[in-house]
Amino acid sequence: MSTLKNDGWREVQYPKQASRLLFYLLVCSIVLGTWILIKIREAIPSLVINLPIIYRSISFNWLMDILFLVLLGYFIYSFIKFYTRQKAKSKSVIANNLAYMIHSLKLFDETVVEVENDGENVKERIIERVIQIFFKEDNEKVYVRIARNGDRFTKEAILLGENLESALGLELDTFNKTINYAEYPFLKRKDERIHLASIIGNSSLSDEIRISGNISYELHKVPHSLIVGGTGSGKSFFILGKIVSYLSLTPRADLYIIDPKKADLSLLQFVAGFENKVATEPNQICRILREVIELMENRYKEYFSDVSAFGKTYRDFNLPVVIVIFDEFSAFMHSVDKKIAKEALDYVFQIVMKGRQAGVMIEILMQRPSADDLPTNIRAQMGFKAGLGAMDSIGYNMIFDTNNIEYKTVTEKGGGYIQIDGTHIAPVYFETPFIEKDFDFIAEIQKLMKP
Ligand SMILES: Nc1ncnc2c1ncn2[C@@H]1O[C@H](COP(=O)(O)OP(=O)(O)OP(=O)(O)O)[C@@H](O)[C@H]1O
Repeated sequence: MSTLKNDGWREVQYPKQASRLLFYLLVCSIVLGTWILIKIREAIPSLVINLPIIYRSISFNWLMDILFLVLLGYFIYSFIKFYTRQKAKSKSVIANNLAYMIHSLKLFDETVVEVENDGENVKERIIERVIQIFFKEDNEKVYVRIARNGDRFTKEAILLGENLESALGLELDTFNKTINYAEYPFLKRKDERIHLASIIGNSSLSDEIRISGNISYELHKVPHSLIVGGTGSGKSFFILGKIVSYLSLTPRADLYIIDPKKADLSLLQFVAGFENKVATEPNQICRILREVIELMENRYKEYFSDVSAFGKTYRDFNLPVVIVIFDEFSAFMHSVDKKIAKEALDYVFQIVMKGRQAGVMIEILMQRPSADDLPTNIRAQMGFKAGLGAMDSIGYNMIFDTNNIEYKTVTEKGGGYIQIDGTHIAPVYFETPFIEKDFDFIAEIQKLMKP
């Protein structure tokens, strides 16, 4: 844990050590100031002797004494005020709250020893060991790390999420543990669910896709997505919302829809602009994937085939992103014959491996995460992963490839966990953009598809 100290981490001091220097400074200033004031006061009687007779008649000495005492009082008051302000400034609120938590939860070991004081034996408590807590903050989060040194706090370190939340008054973003420490990042601003309606029409030249108040990502950095969720978890609402976001981009995204269960998404085939871009049958599905691969290869040939393209991406040529939305991926894999499944998987693999630079992306949706249906080499390329609805930890762990996280029970429609490469170090709870009951997806998509 010593390296933490070199990386902006501050250790919480318990018991708190008063700032002695500041205190000595206060005492010295008061003594010195009082001495100067007394000297001034002593010099005054000899001055007044020379004053006109009228002033001497109203007991000048008595007035000077009062003035002196007021001045002295004001002087001491100002110094104490200055001292308390400096003391408060030198302590962080976070450190104070964490020290208070250590105190109230008794996260320390103490022993009582007998010591001699003025010839008498008195009992004194000595703190032998204290839980080691470090913290640091940036604009968005406060990070708390609790050392796991093999002592009795090692177990406790991973159970403090709720206590930390209430001690800091902040919402826990995620939780992560390693052999050496437990890390708790807290959001300074509570994440808020956004309304889909609020992001429509906010088109800008960026390719940022907003998911919630605190979460967004840029498509060119995170091209491929995986969304997992059981029936009724909010998967369809999430993807329809994302489609609206993709179509609001400038240039507007070029979407291909694969819906083997012929559910809601397949209805997009009736929207102008989606003709031949929606597939429901296995042979159509392979045709669409083949077409997208061809489009990707053509982009490489046209834009990225000589050195002038070095370091460039599709954005430098103002090309629209091409996104394949593949719903019910595992159901498809199980329902078709092995040859077709292998062919489709091969196309998907090519897209995830080569698509980024050319702006060709894939979004895979499935009911249950399964290592067999979605091979690791494809899953590893999915920079955006979301698991919606109530799911057991085995399910979440399969999506996020980790088993160090404690997941809250998801009860909200459209709630779940998300992890975006470059944004999150571990999955965090989130809620998909809220969609009003009367929101008409088809009408909205028709509007966005108008040339
Ligand atoms: N983002 C959201 N905003 C508002 N309501 C939502 C949202 N997500 C889900 N819901 C509510 O939950 C219901 C189920 O969501 P949805 O149809 O998206 O689930 P699903 O996972 O696609 O299920 P299925 O696979 O059975 O279609 C919706 O009908 C809606 O009432």
